[in-house]
Amino acid sequence: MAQSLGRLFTLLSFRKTHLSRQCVQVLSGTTLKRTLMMRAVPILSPKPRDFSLPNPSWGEEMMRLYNYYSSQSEVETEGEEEQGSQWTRLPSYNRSLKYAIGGVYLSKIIQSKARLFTRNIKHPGAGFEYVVFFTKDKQRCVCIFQAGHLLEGPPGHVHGGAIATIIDTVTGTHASLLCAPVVTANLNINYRSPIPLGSTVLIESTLDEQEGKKTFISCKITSTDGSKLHTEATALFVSVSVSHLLRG
Ligand SMILES: CCCCCCCC/C=C\CCCCCCCC(=O)SCCNC(=O)CCNC(=O)[C@H](O)C(C)(C)COP(=O)(O)OP(=O)(O)OC[C@H]1O[C@@H](n2cnc3c(N)ncnc32)[C@H](O)[C@@H]1OP(=O)(O)O
Repeated sequence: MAQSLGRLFTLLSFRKTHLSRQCVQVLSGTTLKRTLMMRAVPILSPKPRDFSLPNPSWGEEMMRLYNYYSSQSEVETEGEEEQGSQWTRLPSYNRSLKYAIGGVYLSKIIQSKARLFTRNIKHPGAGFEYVVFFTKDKQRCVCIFQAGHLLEGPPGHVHGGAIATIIDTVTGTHASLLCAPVVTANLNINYRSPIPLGSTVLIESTLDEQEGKKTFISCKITSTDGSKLHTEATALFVSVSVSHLLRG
């Protein structure tokens, strides 16, 4: 666990430095300059809520899989041959910019009221409950997703737009791990069978190809035992500059 957090902090501090520099170049207003010059941007807020940790709304299957992948990420390999995939859990916050760049002051200016769409529903279990793990080589991600009652589309089943959202989130997170910042340029989805509301499903994301600014990722959603295919998707992410993101 400590190792995982260490890796994440390294990742986030790299992004913080990299993105902060770009953001400062983009937002060259005097107020911002003064704020940043007068006070160093803090590393990370002391205790932001990590939404990818278990909460009481997580059902038995969600917990079982969470424990399974967590145990895989705690395998001790020092001095040994690596055995199979090792997974690292990715923390998840409701203010992605704030925690990605560690910029409390910057994020206040840019997105004072903004919250990450999928982490926006306060009542635990009502919306998107999910946790993403990724492999060491970042070729694969797996997401355990439990769909809450506010995501209803067809009676008793998950809304297609909510499914698209979680696919965009998982593949987008995967692409961001490889080359942030990125935006979704294209998302193709085939809905093969409905996802029952309240159920837990597995979302597997695989890097297909990276070509210049383009990252191609494919993704499938299955039942947790893999016997039922719910959804298949392919996505294209394009690397952009921070100024592209901020200007819209
Ligand atoms: C501050 C960041 C911090 C990150 C921290 C991460 C931590 C994780 C935290 C939280 C995870 C949450 C994860 C959520 C993820 C959600 C992601 C979204 O939903 S993004 C919103 C929806 N997407 C848009 O709004 C895009 C809008 N579109 C655009 O901005 C442009 O169209 C863009 C950038 C996609 C392309 O712009 P152009 O066409 O000017 O760029 P050109 O450089 O010409 O294209 C590059 C290549 O891509 C191809 N391309 C572009 N669009 C394509 C398309 N639709 N289909 C196929 N190819 C396309 C082009 O043909 C070109 O290919 P050739 O290099 O010539 O081979």
